[in-house]
Amino acid sequence: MSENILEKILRHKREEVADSRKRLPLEKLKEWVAEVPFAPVGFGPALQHPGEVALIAEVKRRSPSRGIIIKDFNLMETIAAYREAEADAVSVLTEREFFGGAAEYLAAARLMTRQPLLRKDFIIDLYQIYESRFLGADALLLIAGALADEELGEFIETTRALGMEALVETRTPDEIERAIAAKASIIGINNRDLRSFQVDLKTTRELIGYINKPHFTVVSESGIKNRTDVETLGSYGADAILVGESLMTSGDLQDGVRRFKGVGKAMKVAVV
Ligand SMILES: O=C(O)c1ccccc1NCC(=O)[C@H](O)[C@H](O)COP(=O)(O)O
Repeated sequence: MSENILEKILRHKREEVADSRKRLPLEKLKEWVAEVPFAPVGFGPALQHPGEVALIAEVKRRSPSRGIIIKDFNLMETIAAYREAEADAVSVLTEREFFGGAAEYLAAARLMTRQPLLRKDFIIDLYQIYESRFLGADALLLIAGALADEELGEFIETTRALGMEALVETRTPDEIERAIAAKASIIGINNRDLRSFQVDLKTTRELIGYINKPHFTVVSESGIKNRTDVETLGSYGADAILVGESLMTSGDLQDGVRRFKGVGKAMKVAVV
């Protein structure tokens, strides 16, 4: 059977991390991390507005599903716009090969804003968690489907030990169960099927019932196009949304952010 896109990305990532470990061994990286002079800012609290859906605005140049998203990409303008329009948090894609991102984008964003920063990459090794802290991340993405149970638990623990928070991305009830067992507190529901690239916001509606809402923060991810979508997701009880492509192609980033903000959310309780 041929490799799906996630498997392809993960294979590439393993090679990349092996390379990084050779260039800068983990022990050395840990020494550098110990010298970082600032503490992470709260990503989780930024996503919890009473009665309102919070926005994580993503810096995204390219993607496997869309190819090039924005031709005249300007990192500084993008970060400045997300800052001025007061996105609740900013997600920076650092994956280079498939998304056209860069670790340097995150480091630059750290210099430009005090908003909570999410490192969006494919984390498969503890090394990348230390690297994320060194680059200035406040939070990082962990994809439940890409990690074994022990890894998920260990990675969440290490992320917290370094003062950051983990957004644990899920696609199925089983992955939600695994995320909860691994002590995740922020759970992402990805509306995009990474095999077919089909997007369906009903994924959030279906899966949110498996999460005992008052105890977790739920982020609906991918395929969110407009304010009506945010209203729909808010009515399902999502605490926050993660938006990349629709913002990057909006033509006016600040206006784009404002259009996704200020939408009410339902206070959902557990169904399962
Ligand atoms: O976006 C993709 O094509 C993609 C393909 C394979 C793995 C991950 C992918 N996206 C990562 C993301 O999680 C999205 O960038 C994020 O949820 C924002 O999605 P969107 O608003 O649809 O750009």
